[in-house]
Amino acid sequence: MAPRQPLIAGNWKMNCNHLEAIALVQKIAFSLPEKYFAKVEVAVLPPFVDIRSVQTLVDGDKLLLKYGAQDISPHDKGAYTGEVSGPMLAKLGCHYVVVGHSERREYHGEDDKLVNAKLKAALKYEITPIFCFGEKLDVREAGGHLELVKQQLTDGLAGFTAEQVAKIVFAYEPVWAIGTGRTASSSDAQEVCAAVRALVAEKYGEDTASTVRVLYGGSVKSSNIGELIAQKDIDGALVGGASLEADEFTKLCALAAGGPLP
Ligand SMILES: O=C[C@H](O)COP(=O)(O)O
Repeated sequence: MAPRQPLIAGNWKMNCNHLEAIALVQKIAFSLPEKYFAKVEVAVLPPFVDIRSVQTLVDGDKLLLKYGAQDISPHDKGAYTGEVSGPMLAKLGCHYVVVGHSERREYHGEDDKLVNAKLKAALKYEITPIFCFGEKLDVREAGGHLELVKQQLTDGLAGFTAEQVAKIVFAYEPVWAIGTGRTASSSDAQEVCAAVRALVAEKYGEDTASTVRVLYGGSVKSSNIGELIAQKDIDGALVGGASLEADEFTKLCALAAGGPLP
């Protein structure tokens, strides 16, 4: 079984217009030497309106950086005002799409059923979903985090085959650690990421479980990536705030690749 290549994905959220996106991608791509891209996969996930500009830059300069979107419609086309479909994202060369981010769940009422439909839409168009899940603070404090994560996974993956699950990137993001500066300890993050892999093994087999990448997200920075990625079941990070500063993000990627810093 080939070792799992770490993935560092920068979720820009609602930041950067298309001109700022070009500048940020250029800074990241040119400050991270090529050799690092062999050790760590690096992706950026800009707002929809930036994707065409990022695609042009990546294709034109043959950058090794991948890119994707932050959301996908469960529908292929039609009267769904404001939505962006899988075929549209595939046409833009999106490699990844975030599905089920806690901000979508919280501010847009997305539930596990919709998350399930969005995961299916992504796979249908060969876009790798980064499937996010995680507990809020009250659940963590009551000790119910593992149970909740298992439920989110079970419902999100309803009806999937092992072959489909093998194509998904999992991202454990405890809501209380997102944008708060309060990172889960590496052992807490490892506990949940190991439980994710165990659940995948139980339902979809050991081969699938040893193939899938499980990321951690929530206040990841260059100062804590080393400890997180050293954990057995953590295969990278979904990075919010720290992905908006080229120097910090580059440093974080280099550390995930095992260094040294460029
Ligand atoms: O998608 C990324 C996560 O929500 C983490 O965001 P953060 O690194 O700003 O805490």
